[in-house]
Amino acid sequence: MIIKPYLEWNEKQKKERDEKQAKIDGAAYSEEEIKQFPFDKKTIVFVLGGPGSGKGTNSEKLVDDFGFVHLSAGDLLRAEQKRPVSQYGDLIAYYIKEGLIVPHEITIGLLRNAMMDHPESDRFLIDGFPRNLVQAKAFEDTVCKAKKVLYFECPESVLLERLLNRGKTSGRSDDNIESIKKRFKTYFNDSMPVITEYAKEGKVITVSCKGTMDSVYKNTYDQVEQFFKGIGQEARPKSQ
Ligand SMILES: Nc1ncnc2c1ncn2[C@@H]1O[C@H](COP(=O)(O)OP(=O)(O)O)[C@@H](O)[C@H]1O
Ligand SMILES: O=c1ccn([C@@H]2O[C@H](COP(=O)(O)OP(=O)(O)O)[C@@H](O)[C@H]2O)c(=O)[nH]1
Repeated sequence: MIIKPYLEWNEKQKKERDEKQAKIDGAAYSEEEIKQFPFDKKTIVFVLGGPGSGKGTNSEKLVDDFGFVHLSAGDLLRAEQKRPVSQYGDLIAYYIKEGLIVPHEITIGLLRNAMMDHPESDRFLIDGFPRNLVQAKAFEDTVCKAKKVLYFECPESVLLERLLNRGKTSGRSDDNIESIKKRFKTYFNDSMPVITEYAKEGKVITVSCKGTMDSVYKNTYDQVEQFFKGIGQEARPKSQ
C-alpha cells in the first residue's frame, strides 16, 4: 500500500515542524517531560539585590565552592534576544533598555528549560529573579518554591557607581544613566516587595555589598555554608 509510507512521512514532517515551533516558542521540552522533571527535589536559591549589587560576581564564586548551576535570568533573556529565530527578540530588547520587567511567561519558560538542561544537578542559583511579586507567585505555582533567598543589600549611590563603571566595558544596552534611573525605579517599586515578602517567611539571607570583593564573598560563603549545614549538607568545592 502506498498510503502507509505517505502517512509516516507526513507524521515525520509534522513532528519536525512541531519541534521547530517549540524551539521558536522557547519551549524546548514537551509537556510530559516538564511534568516528569523533579523540580521540587532541587535546592533552589534566588539571588536578589539592586542592579550592580554583586549578584553575578558572587554567584560565579558559589558555583565553584558549592556545585551550584548558576542561571542568570538577565543572561538568559539577553541570549534569547540574540537568537535569530526568537519571536521575543525585539520585545526583550525594549524591556531591558527601558528597565522594565519582561512578561514572566517568557522568563519562567527560559529558566525552566535551563534547569532541565542540567538534570544531573541538584543545586541551582537563580540570579536576578523574581523581580516582582507576580513573577514570584507564578514561579512557585508552575515550577517550585525556592529554599532560600540570598539578598545583596546595597545603597543606591554604590549601585550607581558600579553600574557606570561596568558600563565602560559591559557593552550592555542598559548600563547607561538613562536606563539605570529606570531600573532603580523598577527595583524599588517592584522588586523590593519580593524581598520583604520572603523575609516574612524567614527565607532571606542578607549580605552587605559593602567591602572588598573578597570580604563580601567571605560573608556570602559563610552564610551559604551555614544554610547547607542546617539541611545536613556540605560545601562541594570543584577542586575536590
Ligand atoms: N565588592 C565589590 N566591590 C567593588 N566592585 C564590585 C564588588 N562586587 C562586584 N563589583 C563590581 O560591580 C559591578 C556589578 O557587579 P555584578 O556582579 O555584575 O552585579 P549584578 O549581577 O548584581 O548586576 C561589576 O563591575 C563588578 O565587578
Ligand atoms: O527576571 C528578570 C530578570 C531580568 N529582566 C530584565 O533584564 C534586565 C537586566 O537584568 P540583570 O539581572 O541581568 O541585571 P541587573 O539589572 O540586576 O544588573 C532587567 O533590568 C530587566 O529588564 C527581566 O525582565 N526579568
